[in-house]
Amino acid sequence: MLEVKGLRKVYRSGTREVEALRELTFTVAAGELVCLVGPSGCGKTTLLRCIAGLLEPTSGQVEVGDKAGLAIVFQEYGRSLFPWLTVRDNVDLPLRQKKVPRARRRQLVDEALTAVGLAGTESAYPWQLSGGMQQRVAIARAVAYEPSVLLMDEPFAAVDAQTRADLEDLVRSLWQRLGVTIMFVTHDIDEAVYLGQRVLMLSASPTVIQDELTVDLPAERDQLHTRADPRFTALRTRVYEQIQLAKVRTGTASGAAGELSSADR
Ligand SMILES: Nc1ncnc2c1ncn2[C@@H]1O[C@H](COP(=O)(O)OP(=O)(O)OP(=O)(O)O)[C@@H](O)[C@H]1O
Repeated sequence: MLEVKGLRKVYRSGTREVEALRELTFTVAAGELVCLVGPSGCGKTTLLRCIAGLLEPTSGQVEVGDKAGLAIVFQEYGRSLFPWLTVRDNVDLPLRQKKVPRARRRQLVDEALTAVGLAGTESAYPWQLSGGMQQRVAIARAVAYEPSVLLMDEPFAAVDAQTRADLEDLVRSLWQRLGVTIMFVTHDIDEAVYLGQRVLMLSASPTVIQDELTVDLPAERDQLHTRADPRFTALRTRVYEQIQLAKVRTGTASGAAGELSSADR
């Protein structure tokens, strides 16, 4: 389970202050798959970094149970894999750091690579693989770690549409099989509705939760039928409208988004 309470983040550099997150409060239940969607620059990455403990919040709290049980898949697979390590060693590295015994490590790596459809590529180097395959390696690395919470930061933004659809289905099947809690951040409304059990919509920066939606689509989803379902269309329309509203609100506000005037401080 993941709990975020009153999270606020203000970036300070010199005399300039940017309030990226104003007040975020939400809970992701154990085993839930929640998508976060919001306009560009709304603070999605800031939020994930605060949750992962990579960034200190200005105020508020994040509770993830065991921080060691957290894994992240980033957007830029090219930068998250080590080019000088083979696929096996890339997936194995966090397990070594976690001091998992050798035989168990071997088993976890094999299982994870099989689960993402990459059995047989163990001795290849990341740069010998396509972008979609590299992102599968990054997912395998996260899965092999056996996290209780998996954070995914726009993980499919850099792959082509067909690969993206395959990877979305891969995430849903891994989630159903492993029972892991997933927080999936995306700017793609259709992706959020297709993947999530719930969608949290973020406002533009300074960010609050603008709206929340339960995705009451059947648990068994497939790219063809789910996306053609009238309910899917209704849900995506609702998310789209909220995101548009978020943009309009910012457009009418004075000053740049999130920029604090002295009166606000
Ligand atoms: N290190 C920093 N110093 C100052 N301001 C920052 C810093 N990092 C982010 N910001 C600002 O905080 C706000 C949120 O940025 P963030 O990268 O978290 O948004 P995002 O939703 O992930 O963006 P995108 O959708 O474009 O990837 C933006 O206004 C950004 O300019």
